[in-house]
Amino acid sequence: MAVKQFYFLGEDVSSSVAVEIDAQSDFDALRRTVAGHLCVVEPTGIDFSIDSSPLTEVSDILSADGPIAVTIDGKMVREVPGPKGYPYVGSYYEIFPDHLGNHQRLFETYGPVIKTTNMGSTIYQTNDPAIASIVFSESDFFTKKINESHPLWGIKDQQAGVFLGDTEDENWKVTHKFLPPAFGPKAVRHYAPEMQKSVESAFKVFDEFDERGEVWNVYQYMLKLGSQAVGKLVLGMDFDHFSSKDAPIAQFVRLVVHALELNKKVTSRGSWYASLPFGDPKALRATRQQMHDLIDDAISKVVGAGAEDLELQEAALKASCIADYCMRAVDSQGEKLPKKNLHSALVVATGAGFTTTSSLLSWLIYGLVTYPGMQERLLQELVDAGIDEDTQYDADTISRLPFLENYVKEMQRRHNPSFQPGRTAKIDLVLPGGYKIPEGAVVIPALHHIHNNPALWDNPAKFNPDRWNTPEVKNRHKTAYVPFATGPRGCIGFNFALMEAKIFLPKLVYRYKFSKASDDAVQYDPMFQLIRPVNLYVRAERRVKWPPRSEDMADADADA
Ligand code: HEM
Repeated sequence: MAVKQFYFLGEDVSSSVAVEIDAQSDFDALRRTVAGHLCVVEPTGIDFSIDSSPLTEVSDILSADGPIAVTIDGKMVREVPGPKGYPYVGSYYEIFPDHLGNHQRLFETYGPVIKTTNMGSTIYQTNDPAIASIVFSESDFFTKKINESHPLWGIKDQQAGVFLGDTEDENWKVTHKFLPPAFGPKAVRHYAPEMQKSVESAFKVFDEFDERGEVWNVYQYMLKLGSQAVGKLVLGMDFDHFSSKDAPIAQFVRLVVHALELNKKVTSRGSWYASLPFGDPKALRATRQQMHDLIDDAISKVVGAGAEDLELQEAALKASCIADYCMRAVDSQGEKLPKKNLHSALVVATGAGFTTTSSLLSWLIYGLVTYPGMQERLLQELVDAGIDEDTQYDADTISRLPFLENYVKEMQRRHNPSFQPGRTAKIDLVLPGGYKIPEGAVVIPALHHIHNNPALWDNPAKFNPDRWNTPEVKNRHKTAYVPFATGPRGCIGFNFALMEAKIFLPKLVYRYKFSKASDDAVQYDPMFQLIRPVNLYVRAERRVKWPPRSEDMADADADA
């Protein structure tokens, strides 16, 4: 064993760290040993030099006389770049209101990892899939720990475990054992008929709008529809959103939406703001309490309370809704989801379920009225697959609709509702590219910017569902497309969301012809936890005619 001194090129030599080197090890093993001592996340990027001369063999290192300089991916280790900002407000006015456009500009200016400080809260973001992949893995380097700089700080709830709790907290482990089986592919399939009923229940209202020749706000009605479905399937509750076109949005839904608006305001202003005893922070605390009171009432009405207990997988297939599942599912040790977690976990699953899906559904309709030819291609595919008003959708029906699949994928690339899943550095560390990240820093794989990164996607601003058939996209980096995040804290509801979108959209397209009601540019809401279009109005006209099947058209052409 020999002891050698290593330091990051560009830093003072006095910062050198002594590392024992095994003379028998190969070069990669040596890099791993040095990486461990210097907290470099990806050892393969390490290069060594002394007085600018590269050291490329173990023997070079052993014979080096003096401290050895380390670079990462050919670069000096350095602070993450970003705009300098102004006193007190930091980069706030450089980011808001158009945070998507402005972050895109910052990535173009500063590169794949950027740092911004808003009113005292510092955030790191990346649009690089390799770095995102590291950040998403729960590891010695990163974990989901919601601290003052984290975007979910204002609504943190350890008892909920999922979404709003820290991975290293016991509550996440227990809720994450119980909830995912209820969202597995088979479990979700048994909810398909109920999903179909939800969208069909909305037809009465959309028909009425059509009969009156009126336009409607897409997000408002997709919020009603998305929450109607999630309310039924998660809580067994009928929010009664489509009894008439003016039916009010259920109080629980309004509270969740309000809490997300307040949280985005509170967390975009720095941690000091969250603890104010008045204004938005106070309103946020009161809103959360009201949500919990309402859920208590809903749970007390779910049948599961008195029904037979079942093993996790069986419960997932037999439960009437997720709340029913949560009360009946028993793990291999005979344990149930503890009561203290049940209420918070269900509030979160409901909120996470409808806020996201209603935004996605809104963008899916936006695409119909914005991107030429999409509506016609979707409709033609339905006709060609023999689908009509009476079709009962199931997983098999959906598998016969490849264009729908590509359309939904492309929408989640170009207009994904979620954009800021944050993870926290467990120690001071160095990322690929040489970026220094301090312990406790929140790093966000910026989903919108990964999905629209020109280094990964050909002409990313172009909405093009056909790109999903190209080898280039099929062979992409595994983290270049992560609409539901990835890793242990990724979305557990993705099967549910996709099944819902792939039932709702074709049902709507088959029945209505959508057109945009005004020429106004569609805006997203910058002060919301998710990306949703706020001012999109459409006219949905009941179809009276459908195109012939492509096959029949081809035969007719051949005959002519
Ligand atoms: C378009 C629809 C959806 C999108 C884009 C989406 C996106 C995401 C993302 C990005 C995360 C990670 C959050 C983070 O790391 O901070 C997440 C987590 C989660 N999602 Fe979804 N989601 C969707 C639908 C749903 C649905 C329908 C449900 C349930 C009904 C659901 C339940 C959850 C839960 C419980 C978590 C937390 C998992 C954990 O903490 O371990 N999501 N989702």
